[in-house]
Amino acid sequence: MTEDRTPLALVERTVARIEPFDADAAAIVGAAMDGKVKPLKSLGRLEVLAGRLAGIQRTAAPHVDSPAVVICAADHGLAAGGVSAYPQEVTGLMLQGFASGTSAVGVLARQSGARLLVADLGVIAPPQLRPGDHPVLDRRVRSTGTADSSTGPAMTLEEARQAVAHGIGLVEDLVADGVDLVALGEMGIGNTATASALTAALLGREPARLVGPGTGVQGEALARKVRKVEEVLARHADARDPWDVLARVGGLEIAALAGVVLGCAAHRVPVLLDGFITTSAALVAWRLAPTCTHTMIAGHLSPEPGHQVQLEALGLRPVLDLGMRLGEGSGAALAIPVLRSAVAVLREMGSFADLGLADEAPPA
Ligand SMILES: O=C(O)c1ccc[n+]([C@@H]2O[C@H](COP(=O)([O-])O)[C@@H](O)[C@H]2O)c1
Ligand SMILES: Cc1cc2nc[nH]c2cc1C
Repeated sequence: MTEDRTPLALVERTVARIEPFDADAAAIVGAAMDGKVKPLKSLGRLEVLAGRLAGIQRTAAPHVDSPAVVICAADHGLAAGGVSAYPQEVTGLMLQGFASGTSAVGVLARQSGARLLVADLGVIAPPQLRPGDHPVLDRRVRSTGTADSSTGPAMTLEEARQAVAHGIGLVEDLVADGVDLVALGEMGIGNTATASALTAALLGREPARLVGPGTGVQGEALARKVRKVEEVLARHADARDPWDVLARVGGLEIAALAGVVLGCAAHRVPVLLDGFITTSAALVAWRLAPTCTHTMIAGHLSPEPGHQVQLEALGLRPVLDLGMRLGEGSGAALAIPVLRSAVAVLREMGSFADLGLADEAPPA
């Protein structure tokens, strides 16, 4: 029988592949950490993270040998409503920065030994790449970007499914290439407004509690942004299910990132969330496939007020809290060395048993 190759069929096959967290592997790692030459639990959350990686990868020998930062980018019709401190053209300009290796996340990914994968889901003015530039993958679902969700649907259901399927496809290619950890990144002027509306719709929260400055809107502009998000919610208050919410509220890059999360969950690949926008994609993935949350690790805490709300809903505690609100995957990229260090401690550190002492023996 030939395989159904529609986007929805790919999503359904992917969700059906998700296995539970391997609590046995995590427990073996926990016991091994307890036996290391140190006061019990003295490496704190580093020990917990090693166990988390083991449970997600379903092995007592977790690894971070080939990490990748996956950036999905798209424009947002909501930007026309003055919800950002910067013009829409910046989305395309930043794609050029990702391609030339000069962006913040490019620097941080290099520091973390991670490869960078950039996908265009619907950037209105994508850059002309120059010789020597890194590729930007063409996964354009709508060349005009995410439509203005305050005046109509952000995309059709079919477009939403196509974008999610693209995210899954990105992970399948990375896994085939040996990638064993994915950090999420995004780019899209106006997407903190979209992420606020999506989060409010999925969690049933008030926009005023979630909307923040994004790139730096303040005062009356911030009040206007809250009103814009309220308009979006009012227009789509009758959305029926998570797919309907995603399609009507958007955005294209958030849908693709939800697909990346689902793909990672299906392939036992730990996925590091970045800030407010990537975590809104994680919320979508969670509502499409509730068990996928076990594959997520929160890379950092963004000061965007809704981020804490999202992480609490997902039951996640961020690895870092550095006041970073750039996006691009910068916070997630920076958390990679912490995870790699957790694995290195597990692999390389000596144990009390090596010294001929009983496990966990405190000095007399
Ligand atoms: O990750 C975050 O929490 C975050 C917070 C504020 C801004 N951003 C980035 O800034 C852009 C969205 O901001 P805005 O004001 O245009 O909605 C988008 O490109 C994100 O990568 C990201
Ligand atoms: C310059 C700039 C870089 C960004 N990177 C992610 N979001 C961004 C927004 C702006 C404005």
